[in-house]
Amino acid sequence: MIAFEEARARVLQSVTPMLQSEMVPVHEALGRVLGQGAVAEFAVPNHDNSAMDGYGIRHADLHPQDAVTLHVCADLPAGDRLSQAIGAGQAVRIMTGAPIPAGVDCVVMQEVVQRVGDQVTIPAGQALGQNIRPAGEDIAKGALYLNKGVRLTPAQLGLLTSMGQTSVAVFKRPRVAVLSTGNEVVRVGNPLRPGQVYDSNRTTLLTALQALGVEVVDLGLVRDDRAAIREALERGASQADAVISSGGVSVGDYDLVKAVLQELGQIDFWKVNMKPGKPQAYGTLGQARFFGLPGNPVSALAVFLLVVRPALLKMMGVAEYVPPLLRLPLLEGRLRKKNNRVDFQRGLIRYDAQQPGVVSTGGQGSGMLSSMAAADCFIVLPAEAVDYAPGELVTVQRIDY
Ligand SMILES: Nc1nc2c(c(=O)[nH]1)N[C@H]1C(S)=C(S)[C@@H](COP(=O)(O)OP(=O)(O)OC[C@H]3O[C@@H](n4cnc5c(N)ncnc54)[C@H](O)[C@@H]3O)O[C@H]1N2
Ligand code: MOO
Repeated sequence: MIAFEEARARVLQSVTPMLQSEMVPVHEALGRVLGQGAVAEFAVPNHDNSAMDGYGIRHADLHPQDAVTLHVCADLPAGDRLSQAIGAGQAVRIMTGAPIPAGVDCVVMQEVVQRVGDQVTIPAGQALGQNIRPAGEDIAKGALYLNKGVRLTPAQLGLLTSMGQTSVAVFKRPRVAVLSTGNEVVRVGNPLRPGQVYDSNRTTLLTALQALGVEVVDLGLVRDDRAAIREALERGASQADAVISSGGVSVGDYDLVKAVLQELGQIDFWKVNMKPGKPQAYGTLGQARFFGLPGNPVSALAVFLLVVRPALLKMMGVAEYVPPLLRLPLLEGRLRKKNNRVDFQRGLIRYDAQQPGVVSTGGQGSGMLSSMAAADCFIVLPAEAVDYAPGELVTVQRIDY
């Protein structure tokens, strides 16, 4: 049995990022991973421009104590530019976003001036440079504005568009194959006889992979039969970069996944000091990585989120693949455990209390998918014995699909 941290470190150490990139249209790149840093070909904004609707003036025309009246010599909507400089005693009507004409070094918002005909009266007390957004204040020409290895968000795709990009270099996506095992497991849509369960693991795993943005291969539901499991693992290994199974990794008479993996590939470890997820088989099947998740529905999804997902993120080329931890106060109930396994309890972050914090979602059995469905985080209880009372800080990892 190895510690959770060691298991995850061993898995992460053994996977390598995708090497090849491909160009895809920016509007199809949501969730894809940037294959090379994006460098600005021009500055943003590309001109000094007005931050307000108002009047562009020369600061030297102002009087220290008294208002001054200037002549409005031009009208400048956003998108237009003024070819000539403004001279002494002149002002220009200017809209938000319009380029600052030569000579203007101060913009006065229209609410504080008085306009009569082509005269505008400006009160004292305007600062040099006020309401002018300088060229390059957002992004300088030549700056690296997005780092390689980010998983592209709508804001980042908007940023690429604002920089004139129509397509973007992203890493190729790993292919990941999924199968469920178990004679008692039934494909949904069929009647359920006593002792049977519907195949929820394939749904959670396939959709979690879909949310991650990898290419998914569905190997279906396989009986607890050596030949059938062997055939499915071989099929997966020949098509995919990673193969994920659920069930059959414990010590029961029909737990055959480990045995088949041993025949076809190599087992690195199969017991981890964590709860849920003590039995889990990790290894290689030819070129593919193999993750044998436990059958219990909470255990399967928890191990996926805690161990497999960071590994797949690394394979996808994501730079920050280890999730951050938070410290939040426990808001209600006691959380206590003996000295045994690291316990990833299912919790909910609450923002509505006077102080933000975390609560347990209730029943913590490895078969209780409802408390996982209600959760948005894991409350991480360390391997040693703990007894947390309300108000104490606990370690939290947000569940991020
Ligand atoms: N003697 C021991 N027994 C068990 C141990 C142990 O250390 N010694 N560990 C327990 C723990 S912890 C877990 S977790 C499970 C893992 O067992 P398996 O991976 O072999 O899973 P199965 O036995 O096949 O199934 C467990 C449970 O999950 C249900 N299941 C399986 N597949 C699905 C699916 N696709 N969708 C929904 N539910 C599924 C299955 O019906 C069982 O109820 O072993 C413990 N036992
Ligand atoms: O380790 Mo098992 O995953 O608790 O139910």
